[in-house]
Amino acid sequence: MSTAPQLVVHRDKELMAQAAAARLITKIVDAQASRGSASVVLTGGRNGNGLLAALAAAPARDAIDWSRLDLWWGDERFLPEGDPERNVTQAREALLDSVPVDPKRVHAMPASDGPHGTDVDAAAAAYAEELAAAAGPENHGPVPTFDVLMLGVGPDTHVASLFPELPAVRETDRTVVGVHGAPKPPPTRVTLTLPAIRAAREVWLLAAGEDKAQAAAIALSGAGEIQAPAAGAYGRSRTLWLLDGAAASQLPRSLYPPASA
Ligand SMILES: O=C1O[C@H](COP(=O)(O)O)[C@@H](O)[C@H](O)[C@H]1O
Repeated sequence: MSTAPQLVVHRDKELMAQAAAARLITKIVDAQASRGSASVVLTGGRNGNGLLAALAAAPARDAIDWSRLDLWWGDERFLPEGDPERNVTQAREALLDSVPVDPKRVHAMPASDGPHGTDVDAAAAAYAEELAAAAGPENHGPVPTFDVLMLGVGPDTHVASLFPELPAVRETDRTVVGVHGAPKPPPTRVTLTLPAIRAAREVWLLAAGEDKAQAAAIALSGAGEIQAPAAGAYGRSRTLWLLDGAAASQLPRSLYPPASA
């Protein structure tokens, strides 16, 4: 069942990143207190990396028990290990190299020079197996119930590497698929599918900047998920859109009424 999107609009992208980082710290600490460990799905892109950098700079990051945190990725650019364009490389630079994560719990998606070579479909299948192995009986499916799954919203409404109208966004069975011919470079990618995304307790969509305004307005105005993948991303208990004022500037008034004078 889909959860209706809730919106939080911050003044600008810096404040949005700081507030989202504070929110994420609280979620992780709460999950660790109630379930022993936490699992978070990271996103690539400018807004996702901005959040990770804000988290790295937040003194409260030390409230997290980094050894009891599983990190997964929503998508990856299928490039060689260490390539600066890989989402995991950027996450390491923004945060992971400066906190004591357990390397065994950092579940990066395969690289194009990894065990599956350049076979992106085999790489996707391997990541699906890794997710399935981490899912317990309480998860009722082939992926863990992630505590928080974050998605940067692209200017074309893509989330993860689910681009409008491409086969990956139509996938209803597999949890991870290879993407061929993505309109944003690089063309070859690995992505979670909508069914995997919807296994998360909370899905957070991040959109900051003027170039995200139209995408946010389309996705939040009843568009279909094939044409606007962000519209199909929701969590089991909560779907949260975290925006800045620029990204919220084209939202219908019914969703984001202008402040009264
Ligand atoms: O390529 C990607 O882009 C999106 C959005 O990136 P942004 O820079 O426009 O914020 C991101 O969500 C995705 O993870 C990434 O691979």
